[in-house]
Amino acid sequence: MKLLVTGGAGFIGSVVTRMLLDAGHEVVVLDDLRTGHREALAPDATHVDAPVHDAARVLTPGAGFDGVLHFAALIAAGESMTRPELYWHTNTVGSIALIDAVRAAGVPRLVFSSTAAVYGNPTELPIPETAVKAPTNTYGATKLAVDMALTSEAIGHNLAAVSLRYFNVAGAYLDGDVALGERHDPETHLIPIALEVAAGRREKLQLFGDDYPTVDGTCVRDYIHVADLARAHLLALDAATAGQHRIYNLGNGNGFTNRQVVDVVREVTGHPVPVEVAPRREGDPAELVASSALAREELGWVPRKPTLPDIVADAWAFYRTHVAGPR
Ligand SMILES: NC(=O)c1ccc[n+]([C@@H]2O[C@H](COP(=O)([O-])OP(=O)(O)OC[C@H]3O[C@@H](n4cnc5c(N)ncnc54)[C@H](O)[C@@H]3O)[C@@H](O)[C@H]2O)c1
Ligand SMILES: O=c1ccn([C@@H]2O[C@H](COP(=O)(O)OP(=O)(O)O[C@H]3O[C@H](CO)[C@H](O)[C@H](O)[C@H]3O)[C@@H](O)[C@H]2O)c(=O)[nH]1
Repeated sequence: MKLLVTGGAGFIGSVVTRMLLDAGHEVVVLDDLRTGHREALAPDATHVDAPVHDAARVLTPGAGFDGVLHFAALIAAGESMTRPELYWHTNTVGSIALIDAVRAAGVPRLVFSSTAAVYGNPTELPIPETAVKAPTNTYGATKLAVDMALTSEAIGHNLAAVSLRYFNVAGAYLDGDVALGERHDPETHLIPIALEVAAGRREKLQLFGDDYPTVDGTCVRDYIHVADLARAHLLALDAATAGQHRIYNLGNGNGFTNRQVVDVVREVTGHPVPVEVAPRREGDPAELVASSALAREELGWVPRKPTLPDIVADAWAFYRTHVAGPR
């Protein structure tokens, strides 16, 4: 297939691009590098340096695209509470412009990076796709709006749409000379920050809140390896069906508190990770754990690295070789 990948210079989009190319697809990456990295661009993909709002420049009716995988977005849930307009414009307005371009060009399928953040504080655990959607942060709201637009687009214009609702993505893709991992700047995610502390490059980890209604008072999240997540995209492309909007949660179904994650980082790295308790971060749901039964059943998705120590070990290997640099 000829595919457009938006956000292909980012953490997850770069891994999916690599797998699509290795599976024999032709890939064009649309990414303006606002948070991505030039080094993460696949040398055998074509890169267009433009914002997703300008997708129509690439998705012309004669260009012959078979599908779009849409990763480009701003992703920091905490920042989305203080700069909401940036998130609505980038994530929602940008996605609507992309969907307009997909329709105008007659592209048959679109796979979208949605998020566990659409659920807010869940009323059932593990969370199925049918659970109540009540985002507690603007980031989740901007993604839920796109999910709803995709449902309309599938019904109204026969698009084959798939939303993949990722839980917390971590780890790295390491295969021969290829190393693709997490390097957000500034980094906001728990595991890479804990690794920075373990490596002695940050003094301590701030734990945002220890008074949540969980076993040790810190938030619970469900971590998924980026390579397992990436494989689900290839399955989703095959499963996409005209006129349907399919939605799948992707996680391992195991919840870890933030303190438990830090313990795993200490074990895997063999280094101390000093922590200090800080105030809650605005918009954080207490507990997010996925039911991915539907993805397993309908997509045949089976994670290969479901355990947290394996996920952290790959993130650590990438951190040491590609992020830390000489001390
Ligand atoms: N990382 C997670 O744990 C997680 C969890 C759930 C959902 N997601 C979703 O997965 C997707 C990818 O996340 P990631 O962690 O790889 O993020 P990332 O920041 O590493 O990658 C995003 C990429 O999109 C590009 N980009 C952003 N806005 C753009 C725009 N308007 N036009 C063109 N390019 C743009 C950036 O330059 C970057 O290369 C996002 O949509 C995110 O919301 C991520
Ligand atoms: O320095 C830190 C960083 C994070 N946390 C805590 O660690 C947990 C996980 O936070 P992350 O920022 O790593 O991840 P989020 O759960 O906030 O969000 C991530 O997963 C979501 C889906 O669950 C979204 O899709 C989003 O893109 C992605 O950032 C939260 O309780 C957060 O408060 C800390 O205590 N200290």
